[in-house]
Formats: sequence, C-alpha cells, structure tokens
Amino acid sequence: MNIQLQHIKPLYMSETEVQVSDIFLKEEVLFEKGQQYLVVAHSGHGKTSILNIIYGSNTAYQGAVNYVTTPPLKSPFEVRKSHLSYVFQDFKLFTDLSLFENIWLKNVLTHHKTKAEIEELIDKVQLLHKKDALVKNLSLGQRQRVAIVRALCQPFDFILLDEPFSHLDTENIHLVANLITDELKANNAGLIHTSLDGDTFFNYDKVLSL
Ligand SMILES: Nc1ncnc2c1ncn2[C@@H]1O[C@H](COP(=O)(O)OP(=O)(O)OP(=O)(O)O)[C@@H](O)[C@H]1O
Repeated sequence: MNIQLQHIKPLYMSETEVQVSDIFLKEEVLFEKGQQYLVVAHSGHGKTSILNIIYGSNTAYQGAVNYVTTPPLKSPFEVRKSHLSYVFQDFKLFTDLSLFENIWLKNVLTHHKTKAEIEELIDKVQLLHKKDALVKNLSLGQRQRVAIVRALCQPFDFILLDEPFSHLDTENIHLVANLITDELKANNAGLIHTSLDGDTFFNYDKVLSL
C-alpha cells in the first residue's frame, strides 16, 4: 500500500498557521511502501495532525487521503488492523493493564506474533523483568518502549512514529531504532517519523518540512 495525500489542510489551522509546505496544501504527496520519511516541524505546526489524518483518526481536514492498493481496502478498520501501525505521542496504553497485556491485546486480532516472539521483543528493549507490571507503574521512558513494541507486533505497510524517542536516552534510542529497522525490513514496510529537529536514527529516503 502507498499513501497519497492531496491538498491537505487541517480545518482548525488558519491560513497563517498553514502555508504551502512539503505536505500541507501540496497538490500531491506520495508516501511509497518501503521508503523512510522524516517530517520535521516546530512545536504546534501540525505533526500530530498530519499523522492522525493519515491514520484516519482525525477527519477535520480538507483535501484527500488515498490508500493506494489493489484491490482497494474495504474499511478504515482494515487499514489500521493490517496496513498502518502507530506509535502515538501520548502512547495510548491501557494503564490498568500489564505491559504484556497491552501488547497482546491487538495481537489477538492479528495473530501476527507468537507469545515467545513478543517476549523476545520485550526482552530486547530491556523490559522483560517488568512484563507483568501495570503500565500505570512504569516510567515514561518504559511506557514509550512498550508503545513501540506494541506497534511492531502487528502487520503494517507503514509505521507512523510521532516524536517516538522523547523520553529515551541515546542508548535506548539506538536500541529501539535498530529494532524498528529490523521489523521494517521484515515487513518490507515504510516509516513516517515526525521530529522537532532533524536526526540520524534512520536512513531516511526523504526529509519533509511542514
Ligand atoms: N482537534 C483539534 N481541534 C482544534 N485545534 C487543534 C486540534 N488538534 C490540534 N489543534 C491545533 O493545531 C495545531 C497543530 O497541533 P499538532 O498537535 O498537530 O502540532 P505538533 O506539531 O504535533 O505539536 P507538538 O510538536 O507540540 O506536539 C496547534 O495549534 C493545536 O492547538
């Protein structure tokens, strides 16, 4: 699946907030499967908005989002179940469930990973000793790593990463970035990563400004 955007502008952002950029109000933007994209913008310039628009959870926009694939996808549910994965800026974890339960929940729908494979990923981000801890008792950096592992435990053509390393130290960033890169290769998938600044954690094919 590729993703095509046409003339996108969030309805709640004014003409002065949104000017023609590499993405906003552009006639056509094509995100191609297997390619890695970095989207850079200052705070409040629409990074979360554009990812939510692509994901389908924000419908307050003008323009069009097209999921380009044959045969066409039947529903937004199908897109999110098997084609788009998302590391939300605010994680969107169930805080009263355990670390493992948070990851297992979506896997029940997709059967993408075995229990042993999930535990291996949890171990790789150095959280196996916290597997049964409630998410509400984890640190922010630990929660961020759970959100990243959860996003890797479903099939996807693209993974959307919204400032995914904001609570991690450099060693942990390299660790999870390598993990994400491995899963991208395994899925032949693409990456759309938003960041306040440029960075070098992935081998980006294209850097876009908002
Ligand atoms: N649902 C909404 N309704 C109204 N205004 C919104 C909505 N979502 C975002 N905004 C506004 O749109 C602008 C862009 O917000 P957005 O969260 O997309 O920016 P961002 O680049 O991700 O910011 P940050 O880097 O601080 O996370 C902000 O001015 C925000 O207040």
